[in-house]
Amino acid sequence: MSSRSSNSRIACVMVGLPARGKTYIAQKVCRYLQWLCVSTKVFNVGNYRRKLHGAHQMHSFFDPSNEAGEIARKEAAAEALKDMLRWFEDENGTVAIFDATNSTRDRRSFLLNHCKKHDIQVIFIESVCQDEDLILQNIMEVKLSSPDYKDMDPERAAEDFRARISHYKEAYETITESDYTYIKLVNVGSQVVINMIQGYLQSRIVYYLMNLHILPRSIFFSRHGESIFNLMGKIGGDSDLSPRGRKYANALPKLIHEHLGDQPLTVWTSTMKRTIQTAEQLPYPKLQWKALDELDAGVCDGMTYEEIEEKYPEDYANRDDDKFNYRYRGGESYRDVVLRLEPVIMELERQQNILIIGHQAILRCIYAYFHNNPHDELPYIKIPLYTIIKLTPKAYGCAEIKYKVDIDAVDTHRPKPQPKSAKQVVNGRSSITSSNPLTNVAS
Ligand SMILES: O=P(O)(O)OC[C@H]1O[C@@](CO)(OP(=O)(O)O)[C@@H](O)[C@@H]1O
Repeated sequence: MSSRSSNSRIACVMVGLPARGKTYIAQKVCRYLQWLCVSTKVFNVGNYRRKLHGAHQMHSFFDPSNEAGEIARKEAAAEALKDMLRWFEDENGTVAIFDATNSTRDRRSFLLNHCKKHDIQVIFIESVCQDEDLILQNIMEVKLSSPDYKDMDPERAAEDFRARISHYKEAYETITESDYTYIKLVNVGSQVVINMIQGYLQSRIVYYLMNLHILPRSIFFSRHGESIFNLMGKIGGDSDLSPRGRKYANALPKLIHEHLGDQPLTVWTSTMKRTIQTAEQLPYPKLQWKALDELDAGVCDGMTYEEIEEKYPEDYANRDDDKFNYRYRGGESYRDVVLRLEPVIMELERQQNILIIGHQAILRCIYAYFHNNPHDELPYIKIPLYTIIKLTPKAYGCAEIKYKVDIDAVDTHRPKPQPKSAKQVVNGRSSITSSNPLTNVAS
């Protein structure tokens, strides 16, 4: 048994009949925790079953009276468990999500005992859904495109999948094990039962799950209009909009209405003048969030990138080396910003249509949460001025549409510098292409 504190490792074991949104929940929790820099991985037993026993298993394979099927399914679960335990040990994992039906007491106790031996806490996450329309929608949207039913007539596939659910129902035992840690979500969170939750990370996971909903909605992002500081190539500060920035603020209400119609919307801004002025004319309820203020550049606030390079060359190079983790002297890193945005994400999950008028670094962090961008790419995501990004959460991932407004603006995106070997050699001397955003004017 490992000597480390058991507080630090958690296995979230999904529970529920097929088509109850378990994989959706597993993926969301994984994305949320990874975004928060918690090392997290999903182990999907279905994938192990397909690898070990082939993809096209018909419903009889899942019949609890089919002994061979039962053994094969347990084998797949054991294989996934083995990999999960290995991942905790070898890759120093923190949260694993074990995605399978785990619908019998027997299977749950098997998993719990193995995890206990390895000093891993277990939290069972059960999804119960009695809404037949929702189940049908899940079957049609997700299950029929699974590799299990590839190239099969959709009607036959749906019929087979319903027969599979019936088999699971025969053996299904909802969680009532009073000494287990669990959360039971009934009809996508309309009722939540929690039992024996302990520790900070478990509470975060539970709170996150309690806030999820699947009502249709969109999240709109826009950077503020061009600011005076943007125009001067200076970072940070709290300057007003430039005349072109004001033009964008004037154009915004019509543009939003064109793409949203008469649906309700709430507008969130930071507490900085450039976002408040951009939202000024929008006829919707507004909320200012301190947490949405731009990344704090500390002693570099109000400087151009060239001035920073000259005054703090070491810092400048360190930021280029690892932009996600680099913290400005007296200021913040992207990692710090992600952590301060956590309540914003939690609230976004609870809400319906929201428009965020934000800053470059802030919108990169929020965008990366929805699109699961890795941390080293996050600080380089392109969030241009005068572009509305509309994200619509789907069963898996997010659909995205961009609306560009045709107003001139400076381009404040500073691309990832090329590695030293890519330096150009001019007349025997080395030179690097200018990274001054002002030399890069977008039309
Ligand atoms: O992390 P980098 O790429 O420097 O981008 C963040 C910078 O973006 C800027 C513009 O250059 O944001 P903002 O649009 O709010 O003015 C700076 O104020 C901020 O420091």
